[in-house]
Amino acid sequence: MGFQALLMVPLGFAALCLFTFLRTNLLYQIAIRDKRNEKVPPILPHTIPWLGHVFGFLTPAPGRFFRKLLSWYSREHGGASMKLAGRDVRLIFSTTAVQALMKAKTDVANSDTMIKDMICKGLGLSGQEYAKYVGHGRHLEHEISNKYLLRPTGADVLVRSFSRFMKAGIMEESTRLASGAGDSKTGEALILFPWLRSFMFKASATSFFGEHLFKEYPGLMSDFWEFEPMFLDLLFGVPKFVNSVPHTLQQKVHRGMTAWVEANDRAMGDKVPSPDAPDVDWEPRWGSRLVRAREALFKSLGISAAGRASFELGMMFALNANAVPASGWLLIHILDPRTPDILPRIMEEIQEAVDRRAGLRPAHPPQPAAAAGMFHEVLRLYVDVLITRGVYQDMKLPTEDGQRKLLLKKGTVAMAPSYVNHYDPNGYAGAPVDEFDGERFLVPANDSDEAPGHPDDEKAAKVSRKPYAFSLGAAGAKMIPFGGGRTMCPGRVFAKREVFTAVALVLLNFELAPIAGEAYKIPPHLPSYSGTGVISHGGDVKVQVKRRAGGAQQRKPSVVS
Ligand code: HEM
Repeated sequence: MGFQALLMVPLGFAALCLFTFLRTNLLYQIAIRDKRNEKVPPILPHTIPWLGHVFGFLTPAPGRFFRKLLSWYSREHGGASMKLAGRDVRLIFSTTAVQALMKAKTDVANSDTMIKDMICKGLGLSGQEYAKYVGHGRHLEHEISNKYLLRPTGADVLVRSFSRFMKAGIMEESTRLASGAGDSKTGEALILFPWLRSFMFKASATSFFGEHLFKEYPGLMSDFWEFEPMFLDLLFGVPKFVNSVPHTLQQKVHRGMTAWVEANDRAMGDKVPSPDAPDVDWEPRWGSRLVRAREALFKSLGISAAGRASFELGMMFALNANAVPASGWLLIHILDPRTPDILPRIMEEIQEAVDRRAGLRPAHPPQPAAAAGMFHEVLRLYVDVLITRGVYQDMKLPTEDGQRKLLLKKGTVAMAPSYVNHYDPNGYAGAPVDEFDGERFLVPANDSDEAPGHPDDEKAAKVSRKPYAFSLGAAGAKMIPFGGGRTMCPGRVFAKREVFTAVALVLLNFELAPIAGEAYKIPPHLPSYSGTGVISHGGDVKVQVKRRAGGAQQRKPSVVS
């Protein structure tokens, strides 16, 4: 009898799954045949009640869920609905609908719940502390980000500081290489990404948070990169009994960041220096104007040291988890021996930037086309974000055909996966969309793209003769690496300049070349859940690194910024 009762459990579950499968397939067929112009995106069939598509969606392989889905489900529907652990999630594919979603008014759809999950589940902020911040505090934080990070004046100051600390790191590395590491002719064989990361992370973190961060928390860099790939486990609520590592690492990094906040408070008598102090773009304790303004805000909201550590850890993620791997991918593709004309083009643009700073060229040139094209191709291919909005009022999203609209009901979650638009096979010129094409966003230059060079300046005239210019063209609307609308990434201006500065400084100071006799393979994606941001390298490239004769260590400071 006991055995029979026990048998009933799996049998009952199997019957429930069969029922769910049949029911959701039937509803799906009805939804697909529904010819109304305004309708909820069809609910995709699934088998497991409540959990729905959780297992498929939580596959640690970027893009795989959407690739599989779009192998049988037409993107012409504009979107689809899925069940994710009891939540009704509307996936938005149509480019027009994605743009409309991101532009929706805050009271109709916003990202507050996603931000709450990130800070609380991902970064350890308590619900009570979040309550002090949500609403007014969040609005003020946006104002601070706009002023000290997004606006050109704010971004300029941050890029200058970053450049200064990056150069210091490069100097150290140059000295190390000069002191006999590797063969003086060929240089040292190094694994590219961890090598770049070691000084880029330190430079960006010091420029934002001040130099005491690494004094109070010396293990930050290694702990951060161990924790970073586990962040989504916490965000998606993977329980401790399934995998305790992300939870342990979160506590460790959070403890270290809290120790830094407390040490700064003690040293500064609980005061934060003014973010607007003239001539103090950076100071050793709280670093940048941006972080000083944020700290003053969080203190004024009565947020504890532990709470402030969670917020700053969030900024640390925003700062490093995307821009550092993006710089790595960019370098990897610049050095790819299968496209030998790319490196000289990029070097030429870097030299132009150096000359401009030295006053040898016009101050306002067109943007460096080859570098911009490569950077946007890196964003297209390697950014995997889920632009997520909670829907608080019923809304209708227009689609391309001008007739059909996607209905989103209050209480649902809308998600625009960048993968679907970034990998649209009909969306881009150039090589197939799953390949890297550094020239995808280069178009023939026309007269209006020409640099306003001084007629006597031969080098400036050379710029204007370039046969190509950078343009996203019609694909611009499909490119959503930074999200959109009111909460569009406020770090986007800084990020691009940070990546350009890092790559330029590395190439100016070191000669990097593939290892002779070894295959140069572009690494695969690091296995990770959808929504990881810039996908990390799931492998690496080994390169020969040598000091470049006449690098920045022999130049005046601020060569490139
Ligand atoms: C390649 C680099 C980067 C990518 C791909 C990226 C992408 C994104 C995306 C997709 C969002 C969400 C936007 C939305 O919901 O519409 C976001 C938000 C954010 N990003 Fe970035 N980001 C990058 C670099 C940075 C950097 C360097 C910083 C800071 C220095 C930064 C700071 C932020 C902040 C503070 C937010 C949250 C805005 C809010 O409060 O809602 N990001 N980023």
